Amino acid sequence: MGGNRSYSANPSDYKLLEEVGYGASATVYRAIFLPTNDIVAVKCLDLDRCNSNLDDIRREAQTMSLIDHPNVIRAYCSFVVDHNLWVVMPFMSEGSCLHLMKSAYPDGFEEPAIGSVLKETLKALYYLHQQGHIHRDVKAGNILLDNNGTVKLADFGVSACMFDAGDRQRSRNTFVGTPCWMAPEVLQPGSGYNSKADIWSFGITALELAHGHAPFSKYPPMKVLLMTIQNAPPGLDYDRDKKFSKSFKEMVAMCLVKDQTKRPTAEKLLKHSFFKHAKPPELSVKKLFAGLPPLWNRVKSLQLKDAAQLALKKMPSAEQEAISQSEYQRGVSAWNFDIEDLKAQASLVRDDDIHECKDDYESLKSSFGHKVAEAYRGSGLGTLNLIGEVSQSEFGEPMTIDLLQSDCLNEKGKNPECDMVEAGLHEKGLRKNGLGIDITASTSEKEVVMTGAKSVKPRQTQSGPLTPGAILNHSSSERVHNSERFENEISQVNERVCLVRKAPSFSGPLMLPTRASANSLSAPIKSSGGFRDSLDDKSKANLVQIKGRFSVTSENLYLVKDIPLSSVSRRSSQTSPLRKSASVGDWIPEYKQAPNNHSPKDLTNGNMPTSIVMTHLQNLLQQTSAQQDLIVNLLNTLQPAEFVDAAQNGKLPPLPRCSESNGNVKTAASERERLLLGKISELQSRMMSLTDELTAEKLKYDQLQQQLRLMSGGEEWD
Ligand SMILES: Nc1ncnc2c1ncn2[C@@H]1O[C@H](COP(=O)(O)OP(=O)(O)OP(=O)(O)O)[C@@H](O)[C@H]1O
Repeated sequence: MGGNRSYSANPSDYKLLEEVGYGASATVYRAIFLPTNDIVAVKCLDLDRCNSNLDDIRREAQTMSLIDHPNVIRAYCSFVVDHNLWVVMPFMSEGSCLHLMKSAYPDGFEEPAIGSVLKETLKALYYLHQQGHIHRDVKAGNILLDNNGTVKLADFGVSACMFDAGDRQRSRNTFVGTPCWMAPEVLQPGSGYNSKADIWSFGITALELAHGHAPFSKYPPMKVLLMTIQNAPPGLDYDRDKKFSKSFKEMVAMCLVKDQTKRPTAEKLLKHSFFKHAKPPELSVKKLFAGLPPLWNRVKSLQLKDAAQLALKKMPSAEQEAISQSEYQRGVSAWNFDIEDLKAQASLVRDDDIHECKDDYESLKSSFGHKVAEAYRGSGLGTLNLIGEVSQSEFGEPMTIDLLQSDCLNEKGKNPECDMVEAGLHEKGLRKNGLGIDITASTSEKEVVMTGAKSVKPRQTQSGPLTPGAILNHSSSERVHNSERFENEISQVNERVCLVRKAPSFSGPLMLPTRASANSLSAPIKSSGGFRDSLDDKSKANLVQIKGRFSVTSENLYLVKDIPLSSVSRRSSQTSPLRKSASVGDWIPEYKQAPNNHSPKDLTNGNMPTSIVMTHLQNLLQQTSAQQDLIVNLLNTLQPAEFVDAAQNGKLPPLPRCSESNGNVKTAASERERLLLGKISELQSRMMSLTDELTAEKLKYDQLQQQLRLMSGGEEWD
């Protein structure tokens, strides 16, 4: 069934080398075709994990082998080996764009590279649409690059066949989908869709490449679905995305029009000025890989990270949840629709999302019917436990969503835990309804609910070393200048925060690892800036300062009174304002209170005696150096793997945080960040090869020992 005679269908002709990627149902290897020594990629598709009929798969692989376009990955040939379908393809030595962003560009690419990548992808779409195909899975994870800057769209044929069988990416009650990229008409049953759905996904992919993650990616899948249908289309923001050209913004806006009939065809889009001025990929794309280690080493690093994340699953649930919350807020661009994941995600939606969700029941009811809406209500927090699948019988047919089941029935008497939470919410005068309340929350969150979080907004309130900025900037009216009370309250807040999240309280640019999951390679990590993105307007209005993962809003600002940090010492007591962090270990600052009876207003209005101002300034200075010490100590306490992890998340500790208005410094910082990332990757790959060498040497040593033992007639050797 090979489309190219030069590659045989004999598995023994192929030597599989390193793993270079994996997706929902396949692992991809770099391989040698032994008869000619050609390097190829072999995608091993686990047939047990896809319920498609083998004939369908064969037929589709055949179609794939007929595809002939420089920007579409074709299959040279495919054949069955045990329970796997092997698809032999050209090897794309730099992997997918998503991969690349994850390794080295967490905040996305620069416009020239984006223009080139998108133009090549659009040529591929134009070709496929002309041939009567819809790709249906256009995303950065499916755009492959090689070291010449060649761009190819992948994951066409075989995935399409799975689509046809209605079983795309599904195994048992788990399937993986990418709702962030799906066009509104694809998500709405009955509306039908055509190749314009690819244009929508193409627009989303443009945003993904620009920001390092797809829009709405921080939300649970069902929420994404609703937001795609209900909200205004996402786009490049004229303020936030100042660095991008008008023509790029315009092009994205053209793709992301909800009415599919108003979207341009691929052919028309190619004529847009943005693409007319796009640079040849061998100029702009090739630059992206300069200084990076080989693909397989990058993949290995990401896998190490995944393994570490898997280990997290063994952590006590509250800590684990805290960490997945961290990842959740940074955003992921692919969703694992695993039931357990969904539950976890449902339990992690911020309170503010609850506001947004309040009309979701009605919307769901009108869009999908009573059953879906009820399940949504029952699931809490706008996440449905999908046990059905997005199915589709053939190209162009509308997608249907078979639903659903709620694990935590939000009905009185059926689940005591839910009732308890509800009761607590009533008692505290908090909102209560099936949509809004975190009925699947972990114990820690319930505790918060039950203890009453007053003005503390758990998901927006962050801990971390206190910085004086907040002190000097906030309005003084709400504050009581009583240091005792402050200490008391801050420790209460910290207790609450600990109850809510128990999150490691990194204050600097260190990032937490992402959750390990089968497709985490396809889940890019957003920069810490992503959390800022995730703050809604309401909270932004109150926002005074963002401290690490936590923000200080004017509502809780009185708690963060002007208590300077006077020293850093090893963590000593539970009563310290900042508690032990899960990952940070010992080096948590203990804030001591300096004598201070003056309000920040006094400090800033010039009425303050110089000596007092000096004391404050000295305190500030001490605090800054204490924070620097803390960062250095944190770095020293990090395990190499954690360090690599943090680095791969694109956040190197010594980098300064720059204000958004300071574009130049920011660019310089991210440039430096990228360089450092490259260095770290390089060091890491050297470490790996040294480890390999060491293992080989050890093996040799063992063999020599054995030989010596034999020669000396069984004497003992150590
Ligand atoms: N020809 C190739 N050359 C190099 N790397 C590749 C090649 N094909 C795929 N990869 C890598 O393997 C990863 C997984 O491949 P692919 O997307 O085909 O698997 P999948 O199971 O279909 O994934 P998905 O979850 O996106 O459906 C890709 O994201 C890419 O990084």
